[in-house]
Parts: sequence; structure tokens; C-alpha cells
Amino acid sequence: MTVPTARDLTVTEVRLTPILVADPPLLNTQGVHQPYTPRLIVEIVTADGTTGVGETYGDTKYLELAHPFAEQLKGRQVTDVNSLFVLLDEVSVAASRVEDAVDVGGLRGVQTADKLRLSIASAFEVACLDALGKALGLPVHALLGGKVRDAVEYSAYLFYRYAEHPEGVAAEKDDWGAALDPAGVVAQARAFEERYGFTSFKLKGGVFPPEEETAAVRALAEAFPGHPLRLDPNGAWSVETSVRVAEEVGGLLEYLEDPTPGTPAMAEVAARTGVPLATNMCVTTFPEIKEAFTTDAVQVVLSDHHYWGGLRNTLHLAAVCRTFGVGVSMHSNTHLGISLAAMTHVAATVPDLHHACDSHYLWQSEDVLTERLTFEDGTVRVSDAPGLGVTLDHDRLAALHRRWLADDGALRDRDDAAAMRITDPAWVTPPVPRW
Ligand SMILES: O=C([O-])C(=O)C[C@H](O)[C@@H](O)C(=O)[O-]
Ligand SMILES: [Mg+2]
Repeated sequence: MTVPTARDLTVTEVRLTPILVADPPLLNTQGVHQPYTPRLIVEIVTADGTTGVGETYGDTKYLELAHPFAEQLKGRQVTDVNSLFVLLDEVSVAASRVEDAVDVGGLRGVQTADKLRLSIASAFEVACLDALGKALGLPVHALLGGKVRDAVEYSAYLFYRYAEHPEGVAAEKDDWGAALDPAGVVAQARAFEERYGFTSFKLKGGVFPPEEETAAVRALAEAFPGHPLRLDPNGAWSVETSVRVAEEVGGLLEYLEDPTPGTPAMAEVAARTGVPLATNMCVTTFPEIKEAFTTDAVQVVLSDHHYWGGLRNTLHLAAVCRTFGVGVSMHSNTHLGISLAAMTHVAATVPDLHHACDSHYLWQSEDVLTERLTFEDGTVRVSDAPGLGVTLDHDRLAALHRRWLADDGALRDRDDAAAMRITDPAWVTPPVPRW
């Protein structure tokens, strides 16, 4: 009889690969997406040759932390996921990285040293769970307690956008066309429905004056009667504007996302309207929860495993939300298939997930996987393969890394305002609230 030998899951190698991935000219309140955006791919290898992958933000401030952290990981077990967070405290963050109160790059609320660290830890956590799942022959969702659904619903992420990046700027092209008015937004939503079967729609707002964006919401409601709709101006409106918008189109919305900046202002809007408010800006860390929940400022928290510190922290957040009767769903920035797989695994395990999750994935024409993840009826199937169920394509990874190496630094830190200045040299990030 063969006695199974224990596998050696000591981390022996950690590879960090910064890449630049193509991004279309999507508009938000700060400007426009650059043609290429940075991401960091994390690979771990264990003594017995098991591998695991993770993905997170790739801007310089994240790379600075990822390198010392990767060194500390070597020699530890992939099962030691809790110790990641202890190790993390030992990685110092330069004060210059957090002196701005708000993370202007990502529209993701406050920027604290802890949040930066958590955004790194999350990629390592996902890589450890991927490796552990592969070693045990179990999917990541099983390591999180098991899936409660076989497919996770996402909403189509509609953006105002230009057809192309400015002439003369190196960029990849796509076939989505421009969307700069209600008809363009509806055409984009129709394409999302026809290509991928989406039934719920989120419009990224804060780009045009509120009247234009409420006109787009009305056009969507007419084109897709009864379908869940959301509008997210990333805090671009004052309390008065938010209340007015809520009165005008609130009845058409599943929720209004971050209409106004800061928890007290959100609480005021919530108190004066019956429209549920969602956030990925005023509740982005555990310390922010108390004020927001005790003042009824938000009714739905949009989690994001990247900056909340991983998949298990996402479950902890979901438990806190459940305790306070606050809904939970998922926020997204530009990301690739590793993160979509991670998001899908964790979303599959949250029993009370009552809103479709956000994902930018379909705006990314490039990936680092051998096979892209697919959407059917607006959902992603939950993989039962070991680990995340994805395979890294090392040639693609190397090609996207070469693009990062070739960049002179202009694109290595996401800057939507800088991208806007190419066509509008006077552009500065508008103050919030803007309207
Ligand atoms: O508030 C949100 O949903 C986001 O922050 C999502 C993204 O940052 C999005 O606005 C973007 O990338 O332009
Ligand atoms: Mg948002």
C-alpha cells in the first residue's frame, strides 16, 4: 500500500511581474483612462513545485511594497494566510505615499498606509489560496467554505467613452465606438446585452452635468424596462444636487452609488431620499464602517478584495454588513482574469449577495491567461477546478511586461487627469463636489 506523503508547501520562490495592459478611453469624473494601465501579477512557487497566482494594482507605490513583502514570504507555508497580515505590518510605507487624504488615482476613497498594504496582501492571499487549492485538489470557493451558487451575476459596466484614444498616441483599438450621450449609452448597453446577456446596468457618471446623466438613465429605463440600473458619479455632486437627482430618477434606480463625497454628506442624502445609496468610496476600510452604518449613510457596500485585503476579509466584511442589515456587492477597477476568477470564487460563497457585481473585465482586450473567462447571461460560472481554475500564459505575461519595461514611466502610474490633458491641456482634476 502506498502511504500518501505530505506535500511540501513551503514558499520557495515569489515572482512579481509588473505589466501594462490595454485600456480603452473610458471617462470618469477625474478624466479619461490612459491607453495602458499598470497591474502587478504575483506568482508563488512551493518546494514541491505547486504554483499560485494573484493580481493587484501595479502603480509604483504598490510595487515598492510588494518587493519587500515578497522577500518575507519565502520560507513560509501557503497555509499561513493569517500571518500575511502580521508580516504586512512590518513593511514600511513612505509618508509621501499617503499624504493625500484621497486616492485620486482610483476613485476608491481614503488612501492610508494600511490600505496600501492590504492591496498588496490581497494578491499574495489569492496566490496562496490558489496554490493550496491546487495542492488539495479543491477550488478556492471550497477553501472559503463552499459555493452557494454556480454562477455569479455581474452588471454591464457602462462608460461614457471616446471611440479611440487621441490620434498619435500609441494604443490598441476596439469596436465599441463612442458613447457621449443617451443614445450612445443605450447602444453600448444593447451591445453588452447582445454580446454577453447582461440584464443589469451600471453607468459611470460624474462626467457630464447631472441633467445629461439623468437623461441617459431615463433612456436606459425606456430601452430596458424593469431592469436594475445604477448611476455612479464618484462623489461629483453636492448634497442638494444628489437629492434633486434622487427625486428625479431615483424611482428608476436599484441604487445610487456615491452621489456625494464623505459619510456625513451621504448620510444627509440618505435621510432626505428613499433611494438606497451604495459606496466604494466612503466605506473602503474596516475603521470607516462604524460611522457609516450608525448614521445610515449607506445601504449597500461595494466590497473589493484588492483593497479590503483579500477574499477572507471580503467574507468578514460581508458578515459585518449582514449584522447591520446593510447589503453587499462588489466594486471593480481595471483588472484581468486572475482577479475576475478570485472575485467570482468569493462572490459564490456570500449567501446574501443580492446585487449583481461590477467588473471592468470586458473592457480589457488583453489578459495573461491561456483562456479568457467568459460571460453568459451576464454571469460567470464558478469554477470547480482546483485553485482559481485559471492558467497563466507566460508568453503573454512576458509580452505585457516588455511593454512595461519599454515605458518611460509615463504610464506606470495611472493618471486619468494626465490622459485628459493630452486633448485638453487646461484640464485639472475637478474638485468634488463639482455640481
Ligand atoms: O467607483 C467606482 O465604481 C470605481 O472607482 C470604478 C473605477 O475606478 C472606474 O470609475 C474607473 O476606472 O474609471
Ligand atoms: Mg463606485
